[in-house]
Amino acid sequence: MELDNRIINTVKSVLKKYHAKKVLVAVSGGVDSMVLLNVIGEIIPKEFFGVVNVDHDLRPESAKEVEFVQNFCVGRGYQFFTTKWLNKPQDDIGMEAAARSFRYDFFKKIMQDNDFDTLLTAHHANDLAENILMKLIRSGNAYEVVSLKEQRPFADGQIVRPLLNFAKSDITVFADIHDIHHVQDKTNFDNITMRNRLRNNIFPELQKENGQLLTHFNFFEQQIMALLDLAQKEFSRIENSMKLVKTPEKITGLIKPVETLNSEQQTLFWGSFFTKSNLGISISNRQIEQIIEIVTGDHANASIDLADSWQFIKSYDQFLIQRVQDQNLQVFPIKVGQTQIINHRKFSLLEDERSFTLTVENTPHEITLRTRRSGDKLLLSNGQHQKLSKRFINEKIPEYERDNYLILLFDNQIVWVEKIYNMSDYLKKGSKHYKIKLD
Ligand SMILES: Nc1ncnc2c1ncn2[C@@H]1O[C@H](COP(=O)(O)OP(=O)(O)OP(=O)(O)O)[C@@H](O)[C@H]1O
Repeated sequence: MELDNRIINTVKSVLKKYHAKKVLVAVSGGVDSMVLLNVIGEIIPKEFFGVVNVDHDLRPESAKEVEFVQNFCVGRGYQFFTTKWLNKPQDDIGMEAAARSFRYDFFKKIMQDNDFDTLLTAHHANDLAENILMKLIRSGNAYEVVSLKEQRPFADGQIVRPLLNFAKSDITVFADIHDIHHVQDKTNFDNITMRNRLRNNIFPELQKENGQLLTHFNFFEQQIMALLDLAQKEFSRIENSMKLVKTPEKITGLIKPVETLNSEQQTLFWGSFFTKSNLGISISNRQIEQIIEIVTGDHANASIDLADSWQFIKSYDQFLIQRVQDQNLQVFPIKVGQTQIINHRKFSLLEDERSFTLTVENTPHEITLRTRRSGDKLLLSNGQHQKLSKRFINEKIPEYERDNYLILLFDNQIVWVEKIYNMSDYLKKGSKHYKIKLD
């Protein structure tokens, strides 16, 4: 009885907390969503809610499951919306994500066409814990880890998940007590997906270590969310100082404001920066990881010893900057009064009285992320340039894929092209500012 009241009262208070007025319950027919539907049926008059279901048509039983949910709703006079997924992708890769995308598009359409302000899903504490562990395994990106929130904006309204604090076992006990009928998704027992492997093999073991595990995952998520919220305040301030320019193919901004953060904080900052959907450019997790590695790794705090690796010499009437790397001598001419960027270090030579000052700046000024443009050139370790289009050909990247390759630039110098080019392979790390006086 105690559990009964807890579940019913929680659903009531969550709906109240988020001012849900006309709700659409997403019901697959499984035990979780059938419990949620039963609770909603108890606490909300039927004019104020509807039921939505998607037949993904991926399993032979799916039509029967829709029928089950439909009969339940019709029997009680609930509004019921359903659709069948017809245009499925040809191969299995990404099927789950495509199914989810279709499902949520349909939910959105039904909400908008029928003025529902709140979509309810029956996600519970085990889903949340599985999600956290999955994201941790897949990307470790803190911004991804917190994807299952009790509430978030959706369509013109919101998604609310009233059962997020209850364990799956609580929900099944509730279903047993109230004799709530539901369908059994047999694929839940297949260990083909990582989610099922975690659910069936890993979590039962983890729970033996500590019975409070699910509460701890929930607590962890709330803390991360609060910390990210706090960080975001600082990050917004930094982004403002970056003077960002965004277009559909390009983002550019100053790097200096980010350097007020220490290196771990910078990693967090760039994670937040590139995870945002309003950047214009779409970036995957894998790409984010690589970009962060470049941005934070390349000009880490290690110092360069200019005298050791770079030399400034006067040869006849020419000034040269040269360095020896991998037993290769690289030589770059430089003119007085000129600034030259070599391997993303900025060299400028000034004459004052009878002496020269060579300034070497290692910290890039401006960062740009964009897609490719004709004429893009890559700097090679021998100081020569190679056309990006040539590199694409050498690497056998098909023509149609090339436009989607992300390119990172420091001060308009390409430093990274995903998968095929990384200038830091040619660089010694450094970020200090050196002034060399030459007589
Ligand atoms: N085919 C469906 N029709 C209607 N609602 C569904 C369907 N599948 C899932 N849902 C809703 O989503 C909730 C979570 O389901 P499930 O855990 O299977 O989805 P997921 O893919 O893991 O998560 P998400 O939907 O957030 O991506 C269910 O409890 C139910 O409320």
